[in-house]
Amino acid sequence: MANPQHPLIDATGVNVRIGGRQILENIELSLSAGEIVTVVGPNGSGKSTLLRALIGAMPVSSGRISRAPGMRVGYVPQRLHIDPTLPLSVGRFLNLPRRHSRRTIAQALARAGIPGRAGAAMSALSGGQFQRALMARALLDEPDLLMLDEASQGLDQTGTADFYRQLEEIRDQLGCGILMVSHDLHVVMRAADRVICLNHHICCQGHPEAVTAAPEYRALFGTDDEEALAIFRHDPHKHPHDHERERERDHAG
Ligand SMILES: Nc1ncnc2c1ncn2[C@@H]1O[C@H](COP(=O)(O)OP(=O)(O)OP(=O)(O)O)[C@@H](O)[C@H]1O
Repeated sequence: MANPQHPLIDATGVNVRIGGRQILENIELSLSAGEIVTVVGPNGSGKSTLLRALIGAMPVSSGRISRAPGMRVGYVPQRLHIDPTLPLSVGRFLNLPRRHSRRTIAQALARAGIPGRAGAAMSALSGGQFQRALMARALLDEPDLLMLDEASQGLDQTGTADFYRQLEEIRDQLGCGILMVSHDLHVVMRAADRVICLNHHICCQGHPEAVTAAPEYRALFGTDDEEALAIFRHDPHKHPHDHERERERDHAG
């Protein structure tokens, strides 16, 4: 069990290079128990790499990452493909690869907001319920740190808002730290204690209101949330810097 007095993760001067390309540059960040921290940034800006580096799943080229001794990490992926013809119940899914007691499974499902669904077929779950089953799996070992990589992708606005509310409840119940990558800027700005704006380096970080007002954030996401959301919703592969340049060109021409 991590000591609540000390940060769960503390990164200093972290650089990650992959195949000669600098993916993360001079990352300085720390995350404590009870905090909800969200990483936002354009596609390809290194968000997933950052999560992987922080938990030690990606080697760093230089810098230092310290992790609380004995820290338990729960990870909720973006999505998981399960063959729909596979007769797999939620309970059996949660027992892979390791068996858990019925009580532990029931508790994880309740915490994830789908109480009593152990007997349901995975293929019969709605998108929102499926993501909650993934969340329940990450909660089985009562993690000190819960990491989510765009775990609410594909959910509608209400589903997304519900998903984030559930996260706040989990944080309150378990006292865990939560670190997530998200493109749901509207909701993130309401739900996170701290936002980290990443574009290979940390452009800015702080309280959501301070970050949305920062020129570095506005350069990446536009001057208002609607514009920022439009970038992601309409053309997720377009780099916002290019979007900026296009707008300047349009105005010039
Ligand atoms: N294992 C790897 N091998 C080679 N390149 C990698 C590897 N992991 C990440 N990259 C590269 O690093 C860059 C950042 O990728 P990453 O997935 O961290 O970005 P991201 O911000 O999470 O992107 P997205 O929003 O599209 O999910 C990309 O150019 C990617 O191709």
